[in-house]
Amino acid sequence: MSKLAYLGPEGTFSEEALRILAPEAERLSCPNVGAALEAVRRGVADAAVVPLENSLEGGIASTLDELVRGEPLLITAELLLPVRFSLLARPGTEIEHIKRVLTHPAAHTQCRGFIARELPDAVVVASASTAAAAQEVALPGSPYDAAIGAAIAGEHYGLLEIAANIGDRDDTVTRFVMVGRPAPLPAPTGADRTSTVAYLAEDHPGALLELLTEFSVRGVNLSRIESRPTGDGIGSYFFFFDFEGHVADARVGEAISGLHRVCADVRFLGSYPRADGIAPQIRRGTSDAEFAEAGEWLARVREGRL
Ligand SMILES: O=C(O)C(=O)Cc1ccccc1
Repeated sequence: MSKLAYLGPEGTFSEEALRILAPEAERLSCPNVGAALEAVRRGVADAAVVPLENSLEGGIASTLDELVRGEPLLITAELLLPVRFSLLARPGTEIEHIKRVLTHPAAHTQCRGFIARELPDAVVVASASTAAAAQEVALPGSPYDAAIGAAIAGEHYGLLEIAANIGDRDDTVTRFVMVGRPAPLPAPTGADRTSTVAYLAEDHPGALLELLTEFSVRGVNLSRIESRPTGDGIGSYFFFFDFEGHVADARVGEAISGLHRVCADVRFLGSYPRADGIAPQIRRGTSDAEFAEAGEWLARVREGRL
């Protein structure tokens, strides 16, 4: 049985995602995303399930930063999970008396409207996860009055649900990914996604445009582009790209080898089936057959067989 690391403790959205992606797996709770990925790198876990992106705020910075550093890892699967937030407190707590709220930053940013309306005087403090917040609030004598997290975390730690569905939108979705050590890639399904991080060689006008051109001329559609600081000074960034297709597809392979030529460094993060099963539209001239035919034509030209 495989062992999967996740952002714990029990009752996080990451645990819910893991249970859906790998219902049979043994679970290893970790205090943060970095620790979950390190458990995979060190071989303590076979893979980790971590949040990568949500539909309201974009990339989860801590996950992106951990994926770009350390030994390379591979994304092998993704899951789109609708997330619903609850306000959780010890029995007997009145909403008017909630002054200190503990939650994960991604939950805070998705519940700003509720907090402004219903808890205008409350201070919101960041926790390592939503379930860690619920666990802390449940401790007798905790300095926090309430947590924001999944209803199930409230049940698990003996808190009451003071308010349900407190997210600013009720259609918010978080994209979770399964991350393992380098290994043969999942086979192409026809509806795949590929993730990479690029680091530009040197700063010059149009550098990012050059990089985007590698995708555009091969008809590769991007689904996310995000920059994160490298830490080496103002203006120094990593660029994260998610795009349609599998690295086994000619147009995707050509695009990322193009990136490799124009960038100082490219980290391949994986090709894996899309959770929504949507197949890309292949533009004229960018199918595998057309790439193969063009390659054969070039070989004939090089031999003078006109
Ligand atoms: O803290 C959690 O429960 C997590 O799994 C991270 C997270 C937080 C908020 C929305 C989605 C994921």
